[in-house]
Amino acid sequence: MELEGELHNHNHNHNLLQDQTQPLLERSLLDELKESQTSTPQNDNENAAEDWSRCFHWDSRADDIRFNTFGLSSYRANQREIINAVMSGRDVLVIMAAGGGKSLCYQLPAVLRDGITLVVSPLLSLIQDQVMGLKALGIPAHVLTSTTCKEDEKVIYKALDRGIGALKILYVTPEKISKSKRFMSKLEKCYHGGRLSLVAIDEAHCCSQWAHDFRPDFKDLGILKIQFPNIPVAVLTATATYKVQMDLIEILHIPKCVKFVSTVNRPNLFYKIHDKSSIGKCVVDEIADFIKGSYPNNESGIVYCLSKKECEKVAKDLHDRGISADFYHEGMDVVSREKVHLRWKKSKLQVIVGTVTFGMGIDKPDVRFVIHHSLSESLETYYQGSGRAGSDGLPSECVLYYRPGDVPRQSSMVFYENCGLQNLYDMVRYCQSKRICRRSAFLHHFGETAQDCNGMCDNCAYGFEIKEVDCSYVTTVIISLLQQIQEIDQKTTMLQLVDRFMSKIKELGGSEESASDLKREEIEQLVIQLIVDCILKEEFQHTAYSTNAYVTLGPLWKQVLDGKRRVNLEIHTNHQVGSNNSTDKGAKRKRTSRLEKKLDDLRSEISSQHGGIFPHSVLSLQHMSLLNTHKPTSLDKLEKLIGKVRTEKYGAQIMHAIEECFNFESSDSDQEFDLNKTPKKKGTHPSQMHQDSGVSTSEFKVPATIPDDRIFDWIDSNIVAK
Ligand SMILES: Nc1ncnc2c1ncn2[C@@H]1O[C@H](COP(=O)(O)OP(=O)(O)OP(=O)(O)O)[C@@H](O)[C@H]1O
Ligand SMILES: [Mg+2]
Repeated sequence: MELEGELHNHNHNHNLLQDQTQPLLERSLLDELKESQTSTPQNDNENAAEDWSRCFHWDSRADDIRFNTFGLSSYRANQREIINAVMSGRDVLVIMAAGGGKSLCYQLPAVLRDGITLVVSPLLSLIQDQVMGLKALGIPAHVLTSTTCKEDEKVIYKALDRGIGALKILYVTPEKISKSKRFMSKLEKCYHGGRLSLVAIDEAHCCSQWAHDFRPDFKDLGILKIQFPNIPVAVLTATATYKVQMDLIEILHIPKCVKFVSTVNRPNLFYKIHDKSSIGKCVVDEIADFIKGSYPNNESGIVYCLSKKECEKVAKDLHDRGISADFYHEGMDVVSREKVHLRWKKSKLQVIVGTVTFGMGIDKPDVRFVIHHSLSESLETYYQGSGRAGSDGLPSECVLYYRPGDVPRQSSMVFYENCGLQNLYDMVRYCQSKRICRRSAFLHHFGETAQDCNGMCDNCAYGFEIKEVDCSYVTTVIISLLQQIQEIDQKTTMLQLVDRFMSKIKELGGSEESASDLKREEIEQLVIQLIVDCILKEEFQHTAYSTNAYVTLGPLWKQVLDGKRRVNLEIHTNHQVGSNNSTDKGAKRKRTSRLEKKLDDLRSEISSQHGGIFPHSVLSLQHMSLLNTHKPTSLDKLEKLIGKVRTEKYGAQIMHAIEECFNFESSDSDQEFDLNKTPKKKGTHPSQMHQDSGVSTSEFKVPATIPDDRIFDWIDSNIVAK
């Protein structure tokens, strides 16, 4: 046993060292790879590192499409460079945080290049979202699946076969590539006719068995580069460790790809771990109170649960507490699932309660909160799920309800997976830590250097005083309890062990050190800490219906018994240090102005008038905030704020809404203003009048001094980038 302990200790240190050097090694390998890629370009600039941010001859056309078609006033980080690499005919591997704007990186080149772009994406619901959004922008996009009607199929095949019709972007699921010979032969015709312009593989991590959403059909997508070697392939995903990235390059046959790895940091997300009650009813009460208190205006959110049954129960319980919530899981038929998804997407349902399968690539930009009802199986899964919040760049919250008792439940589900327990224990460390910045934990996990959290996680924001309690003695009591249990050939679960410990402490009269001072929850926390630190370990046993997790002695127990290793537990003292901002930055609510409310109603109305397109396809929150601040007085001015396509489609209705609202407000404030004339109050910009009147309380108020054509830049650098 001692030798085992020593050996494990050695391995543990070795692993730690490896953990620390791995990101460095990966970074240097990445740099080397980047250099080797850029030194073997397929153009004239042999050996010259390509600068993707320089000027290209398509710049002005690209800018025009970005603004007038997509309604975006500037590019986000890396978007322009990626688009330039794709436009130059290069394969690209894009790793960009959830909500970072990967779609534009292939949708804009798709519009800009002649011919048809093929997009492979894993989920039908996700594809339908994208196609609906593109159609609303006037871009001819289609989806081809087994459920596509004959008429649409004809249109698509005509376009592929003979270049007839206006198809620009065709979405398919991977199964179409691996299973439909007919489709592949049409695609070949399209390629040989010079009409295939780009292949995009979205959510590409599904190709790798090392990633969390592995999909076997994705493995066959390598065929695309083999069959269409001259067509650039854009491979995109939100999370991919170095191992997954290498896997993608190999599986998809893109050894010369240009890699764009953006930071995983999401500065607008507030991360928080919430202590979870051991009573189920209380947990739902707390979640309901949180939603009602922080999001009283029907702001959208997601609650993630571990099982289908739990989703249904939590959705019902939330509903019973007055929250419009419904469940979504893979056990439902496609139609009911889609119904729930659409109601939520159109903000007719506030909360969707789903399993992890809900959310991949879902483009709902205004998700204000993501709650995890239970522990996630890995940091990667948690990052991906919580990343569904705030893709519009506005402050949003990610809250995980944690209790140690949830660990055995998760571990018995993942222990047989490759690195399953290791990944879970990383997640547990994240939840149990009361000091380490949550943001830094993510950045470290994905091999990035630390960045300023700006008080956007509980550990950085609250400044609770933390006491380190020496639990070495308590640990020896736990170890001796386990020895006794093992001697009589019995097994114990984590919760049973804590029960036994509590009675033992009573027996001992609570005299020893501070053992009796620890609350039950703290002892649970300690046992879990001992497990992730290898002093104890989990063992698993299958029964006919489930797998049980038991606690036994781990490789390092003797070191504690011999006094060679101290055990400290971090505990909150309930005392908040100094006057550190105690309010959640993420929970700070923006009051909506009258005009924003009016525009919000208008976009819902327009969305139902136009066959149920999504409200944000009509106007995004940023658009509404801009209109609120700048109150355009003509269609020309409106176009400068929201682009040509939206102005042509909805301009008249938007102007009418502004006029109505402004007349109403100006009568309130005794100021005369006619939209078609200059304001009578000399020298006052309408937005200034608005701000002066104190009506607008937008958190992201754009200063009226910012010229119209710089507004989006201002938002991106002052809101999105912060
Ligand atoms: N340059 C930009 N300026 C402002 N908003 C943008 C920009 N690019 C994209 N967006 C918006 O950001 C949101 C998220 O974009 P998108 O769906 O492409 O993200 P993603 O990276 O694919 O995320 P996911 O990993 O969740 O699929 C969308 O609402 C999109 O309109
Ligand atoms: Mg996406």
